[in-house]
Amino acid sequence: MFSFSRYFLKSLVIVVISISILVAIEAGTLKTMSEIKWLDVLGEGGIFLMTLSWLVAILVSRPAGTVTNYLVLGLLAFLTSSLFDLCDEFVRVSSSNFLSWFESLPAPVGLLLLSYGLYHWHREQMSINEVLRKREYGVREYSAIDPITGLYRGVYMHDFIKHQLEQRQCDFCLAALDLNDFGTFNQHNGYIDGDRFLRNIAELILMNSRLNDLVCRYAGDRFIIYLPSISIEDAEAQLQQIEAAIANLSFKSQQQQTVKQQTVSCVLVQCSDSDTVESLFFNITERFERLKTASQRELRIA
Ligand SMILES: Nc1nc2c(ncn2[C@@H]2O[C@H](COP(=O)(O)OP(=O)(O)OP(=O)(O)O)[C@@H](O)[C@H]2O)c(=O)[nH]1
Repeated sequence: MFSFSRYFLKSLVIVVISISILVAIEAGTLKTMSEIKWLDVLGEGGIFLMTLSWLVAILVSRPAGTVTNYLVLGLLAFLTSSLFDLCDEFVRVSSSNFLSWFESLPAPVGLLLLSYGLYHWHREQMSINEVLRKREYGVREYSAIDPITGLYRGVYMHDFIKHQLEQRQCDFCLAALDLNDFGTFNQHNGYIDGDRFLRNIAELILMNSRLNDLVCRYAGDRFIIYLPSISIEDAEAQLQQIEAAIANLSFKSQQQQTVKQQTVSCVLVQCSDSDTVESLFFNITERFERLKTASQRELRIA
């Protein structure tokens, strides 16, 4: 269907109403006051005014397009019938007069157009809902991102793993990295450089991760990598590559001084059928605690 502009539709409404009134007056003779049935005027006038208010509401609130066209044309046709019906109360016309056609015919045609317009309005609303739903999903996803590193937040990783376990998908390892003495790093270099350093670490981890790995900043200076469909040996090899990349990072402070190399503690956990998300993260935390007192390499792997 043609997409009429809203200006065209507004003009059409004014023209149709004006012509209808003129035609109704010209085609008959005015009734005397005693002949007018005011109760009918009230009822038919009410229908006319309500239809007109719907028409105005559509014209004011809806953008131009197919749905608006059908709604406006449908309401306008119905309005024409109700207008002639109303004029009937003030103008005497013979029953054979062509005006009686104008009173009866446009209403059903208008209701048909209106129904078709409402059907398309429903479809349009479904598409809008779909777009909004996707956008809302995007916003929600955005809230799952840590603004400093651009990685997922820990809570997202937590929910993600929980979902995986609910689906009985436990073929994965979790690799966790915790920067050593990052508090001292902050004290020496300041928090701004601390943030930049965290960003560098995040980039290094991402560069050494596979496409389907999921990396998150779990807490202040702790990162966790979800490694799906991987053997513990391959996961260990990947973790060593990340560790080596961090050890070789030549970080420059804002004063362009190279900062002393930063070391990192690493822990690797393989998921088993009996694991829960809580047990996995508890395992990681406990292992880090033990690493603080014993730097045995075998503690890395569980
Ligand atoms: N720059 C910066 N520092 C942060 C941020 N979040 C946490 N930290 C710092 O990270 C440090 C984490 O402290 P700890 O968990 O004790 O870790 P640590 O100082 O590395 O000590 P160990 O883990 O025992 O080696 C604290 O000094 C926090 O202030 C952040 O967003 N930016």
